[in-house]
Amino acid sequence: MSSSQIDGATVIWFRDDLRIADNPSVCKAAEIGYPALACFILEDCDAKLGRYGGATKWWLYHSLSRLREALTELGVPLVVRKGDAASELMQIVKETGASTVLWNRRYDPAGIETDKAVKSALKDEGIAVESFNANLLTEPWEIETSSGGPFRVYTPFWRALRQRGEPPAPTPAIRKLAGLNDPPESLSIDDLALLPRKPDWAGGLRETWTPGEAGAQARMRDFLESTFERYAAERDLPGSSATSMISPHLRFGEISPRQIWHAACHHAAREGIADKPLEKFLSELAWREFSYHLLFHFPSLPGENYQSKFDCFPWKDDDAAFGAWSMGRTGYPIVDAGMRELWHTGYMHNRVRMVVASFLIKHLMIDWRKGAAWFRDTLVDADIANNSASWQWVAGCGADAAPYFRIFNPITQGEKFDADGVYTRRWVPELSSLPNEYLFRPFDAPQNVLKKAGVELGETYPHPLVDHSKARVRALDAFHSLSSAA
Ligand SMILES: Cc1cc2nc3c(=O)[nH]c(=O)nc-3n(C[C@H](O)[C@H](O)[C@H](O)COP(=O)(O)OP(=O)(O)OC[C@H]3O[C@@H](n4cnc5c(N)ncnc54)[C@H](O)[C@@H]3O)c2cc1C
Repeated sequence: MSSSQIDGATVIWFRDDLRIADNPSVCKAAEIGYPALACFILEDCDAKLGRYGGATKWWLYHSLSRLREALTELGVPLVVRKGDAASELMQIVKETGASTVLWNRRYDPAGIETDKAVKSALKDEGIAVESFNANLLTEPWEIETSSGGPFRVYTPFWRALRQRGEPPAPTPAIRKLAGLNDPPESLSIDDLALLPRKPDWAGGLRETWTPGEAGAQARMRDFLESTFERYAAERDLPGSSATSMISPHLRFGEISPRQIWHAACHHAAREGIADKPLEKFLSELAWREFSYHLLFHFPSLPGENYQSKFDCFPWKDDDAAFGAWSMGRTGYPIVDAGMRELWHTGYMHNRVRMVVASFLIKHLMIDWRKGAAWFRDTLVDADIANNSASWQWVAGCGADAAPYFRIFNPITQGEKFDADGVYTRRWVPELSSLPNEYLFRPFDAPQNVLKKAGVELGETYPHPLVDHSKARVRALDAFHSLSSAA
């Protein structure tokens, strides 16, 4: 027992909840009143599970740095470790003589398994363990269908969630929390090797984001004050920047869905904003809840087709096509704009995510799991529940999925949702002088139009990777082959 041991110290294990306000573990530690210690463990299994990709590692570095600053202000040390969660926690507990460990729950299968094992190991040693809901409006087991099972369809799920009434009001950031003096050894955040070095590709991320709890609150305020009112009307238009862009902050728990829900409701009431944008926004937040509900009840969602008839889908192994897609060089401007936005900022507008995912799965017939893995590596909001459920939704193999035969046309999607071309011209600048008429199908433009716009297909911008109509027929044939095989 070291001299720093204090009988009854409390350990707060931070994971995807990197905030102080509305954090039940932090509140509980304050309520217990013993000296507290915060810890973060980069788990051995994180790499194997693909829990963090390149972009989320970048985010994690900055978010942890901001959390450490906030904890330091409170007087609470943050101990950073790397390794097996159970042994690292046990060691911290032994080194500090802690009697309680607190954490906020997670819902992915590997997280649940680890937490169960850690809990039972700690309890065997006589350590009290408490866990809380910090990151969902409704935990997956709290609502069920009238026949008693999990929801598989979004609309009745949302209705049931709505019927539960307002989520509990968020708790403000606590101001007093006694910290443990003389904490055990810690790695530095730099030791976790989270930042890209050679090359440092994170310039676009730095330009776009401010990770951390204060950044999340600022982003939310900015959204409510500037674009919330037009959310319902414009959320599908990538050029209008009408959505909140709160997703990476939510991913890391820098802000809670309860805080978001109440902030939106208060703002709408105070400013007399019509119901429509508020309802639409809350219903989108509920899609995230639905994804977690699905992931919890169907834990194979990240890796297996929810509808098993898709197991014999004739996916194509085409590295060249996958490479062109991922680099934004498919020859379809709206697809390329989305993939380049992703590469530069770690984010992509939801409408465009649907279009690029559909293109990969249906036009190129590449397995949705390859696309999901690319998103996991490049999105700053990469989230196991939302990413898996959304890819399965687009592929048509998920629960309540878009029917497979709904094949997004990358030309008309661009014309409809980016009619003035603002978004596409921003991300595909080599086409910026093309008139709107040909912006989404440069391959149809007459030679003189291309020349005037400075476009040379195959040189300054690629020829289309596939012909839309032929690709559509090929995808439908493959799909029908599934039905006849079933
Ligand atoms: C193929 C594909 C992959 C996706 N991968 C992810 C992912 O890894 N992480 C992620 O957070 N979202 C993912 N989404 C969902 C959605 O695109 C993003 O949540 C949204 O674009 C985030 O932008 P925003 O915060 O401005 O959203 P807003 O429109 O402002 O919505 C507010 C919040 O509601 C939730 N939300 C909104 N739309 C959806 C949706 N369709 N599904 C689930 N939740 C939603 C998000 O938490 C979002 O931050 C994916 C969608 C597709 C089609």
